[in-house]
Amino acid sequence: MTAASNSNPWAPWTSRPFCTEDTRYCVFTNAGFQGPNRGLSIIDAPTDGTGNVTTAAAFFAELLSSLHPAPETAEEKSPPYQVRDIPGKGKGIVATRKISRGQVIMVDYAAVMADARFPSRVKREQGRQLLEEAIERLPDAKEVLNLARSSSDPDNVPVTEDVVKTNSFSVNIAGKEYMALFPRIARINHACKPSALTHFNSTAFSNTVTAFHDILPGKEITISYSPFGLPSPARHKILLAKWGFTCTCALCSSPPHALAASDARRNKIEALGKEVVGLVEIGGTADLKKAAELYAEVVDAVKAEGLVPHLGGHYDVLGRLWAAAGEVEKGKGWILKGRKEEEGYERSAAGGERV
Ligand SMILES: C[S@@+](CC[C@H](N)C(=O)[O-])C[C@H]1O[C@@H](n2cnc3c(N)ncnc32)[C@H](O)[C@@H]1O
Repeated sequence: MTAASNSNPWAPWTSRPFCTEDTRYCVFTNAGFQGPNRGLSIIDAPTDGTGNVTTAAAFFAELLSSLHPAPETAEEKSPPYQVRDIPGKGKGIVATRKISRGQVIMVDYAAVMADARFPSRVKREQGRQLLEEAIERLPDAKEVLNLARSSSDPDNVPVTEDVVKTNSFSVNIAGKEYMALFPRIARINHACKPSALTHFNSTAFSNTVTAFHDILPGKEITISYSPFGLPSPARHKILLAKWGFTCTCALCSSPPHALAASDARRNKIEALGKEVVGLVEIGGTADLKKAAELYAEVVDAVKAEGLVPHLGGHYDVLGRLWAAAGEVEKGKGWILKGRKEEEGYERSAAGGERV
C-alpha cells in the first residue's frame, strides 16, 4: 500500500482518477494495494452532484491510506488447492491436501469494486469506459481479463463488462452495495451444498474462504452464490437470472428422488421456522413448548440437509426456547451443548492451523 506522499497529488490513488464527463462517476486506483501484483480500482461517485465529496469516496480514501499489505499467510505460501478444469463448468479449484472443517483456505482481496448502481446511472459507453479504465489500471489486468465469461453474445459484449458481470459478488460497504471482484475467489464454482463459505471484511476489502466441512484431496472446493437453504426451483431462478448459468452441482445433478427429498427438507425448515416465530410471538407456556418441539425438528432437518458448518447457534436457540417454556434443566443442557459445539468450531476456524 502506498501511503500519501508529497510527490503524488492524488494519494492514496496512484494515478489521476479517471472521471466521466459529468464526473458523476470516477475510477480511483491504488496499484500497490496488497502488494505489487494486486492493486485495487474503485468505481464510485466522487461527489453528490453539487461538488461535495461523498462519504463513500472519502471513506475509501481514508481507509486506503491506513491499510497495509497483509503478511503472507501459510495458505498463500503453499495453497492447499489448485485451479483445474472441471467438466461442464470451465475451471474450478480442487483441494490438493486434506482441509479440515473451519480452516482458512484462502484470503483474497478485491481488485475491482464498483457502486452497484453505476451501470444504471451512466450512459452505456461511459460505463464501458469506466470498467476498462478500472481494469487496465491494475498491475495485472490480464489476471482479471482472463477470468470466465458468461455472455450469450460474447462477440458483442466487451470482455471487461462480461468478466465483471460473471465474477463479481455483491458486498456492503458503509451501508452501500458494491459489486466486488476477487480474482482468486472468482475461480471457485457454485454448489447448492458447498464445501466452503466466504466472509467479507468491509474494512480490509478482504474475503476469507473457510472450509464448511472436511474436504479431501481431489475434491472440488465450492461456495454458494445464492442465499443458503433455498429449494431447487428458487435457487435455479436466482442462478439463471443473476449469474446466467444452469447449475450442475452434485445436488442439482442428483437423482430426482434425492433432489425431491432435499427440497422437502428445505421447505419444511422454512415452514417450521415461520410457525416457531408465530408461536413465540403468542408467547404462552404451551405455545413456547410447541415452539421448542418444532425447533427440534428444524435442527434435525438442518442437520440432515447439511446446511450449517456448526450447529451451536441452533442448539442455543433450542435451549432458550425450552427454558422460556419452563423446562429450565432441558434448556441448560441444549445451551451447554451449543457452547461446546461453538468452541470446537471456533478453535478450528481461528485455529492458527491455516492450511
Ligand atoms: C465465478 S465463475 C467460476 C469459475 C469459472 N468456472 C471459471 O472457469 O473461471 C462463474 C461461472 O462458472 C460456471 N459455474 C460455476 N458454478 C457452476 C455450477 N454449479 N454449475 C454450472 N456452471 C457453474 C458458470 O459458467 C459461471 O458463469
